[in-house]
Amino acid sequence: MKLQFAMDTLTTTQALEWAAAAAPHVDILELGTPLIKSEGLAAVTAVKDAHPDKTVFADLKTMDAGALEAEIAFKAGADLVTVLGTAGDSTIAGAVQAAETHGKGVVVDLIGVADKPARAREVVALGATFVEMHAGLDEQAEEGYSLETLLRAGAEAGVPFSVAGGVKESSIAAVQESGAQVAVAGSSIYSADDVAAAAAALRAAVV
Ligand SMILES: O=C(CO)[C@H](O)[C@H](O)COP(=O)(O)O
Repeated sequence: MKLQFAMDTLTTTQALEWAAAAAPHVDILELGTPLIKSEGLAAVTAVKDAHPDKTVFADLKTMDAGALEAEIAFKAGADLVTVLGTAGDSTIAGAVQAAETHGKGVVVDLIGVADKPARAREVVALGATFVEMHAGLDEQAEEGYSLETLLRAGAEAGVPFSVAGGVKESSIAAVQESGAQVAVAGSSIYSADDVAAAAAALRAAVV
């Protein structure tokens, strides 16, 4: 299982610092949506230039203009971009078309989708590389939130998936057992006193 580090910060400087610390232990470096909104796609270029050997994931959360938004992110250095599963099929297909042109990939984020397994199968049929079983930061803060629901949805979907929603050292083994291809961890790494050690601990918890 691959490990993805979601860098939810507002500055490229902070992202580059975190990326340098975590890179030896992770496979995918994600630029969180707030970072891209704050700094623009120049942040994607900066991270890719610093880590050309890593998969760089631009969490665009595109809802419209799929081809255009994917295109500009790929040109900036992204290897994977996200489109929302709640977007129309033509938006997802447009992003997939841009990915094929550039030899890159599209991840469909199922945040806010009620029937995640069904939508997962639809978007993979449209050409998504994998789907993200995702509970966002707001949903995680709601009473009764449980990662288990995401893991069940992933296992039920029967297509390649990642899991994001407060993944941490105590839960990452369950993510792997669910059959996920990628575990996404943000705050459990960047909120740690020692970012490198937190990333290494997550890596050590999975194979
Ligand atoms: O995309 C996101 C929020 O929309 C986060 O990057 C994702 O949820 C991972 O972060 P965390 O591990 O802190 O939940």
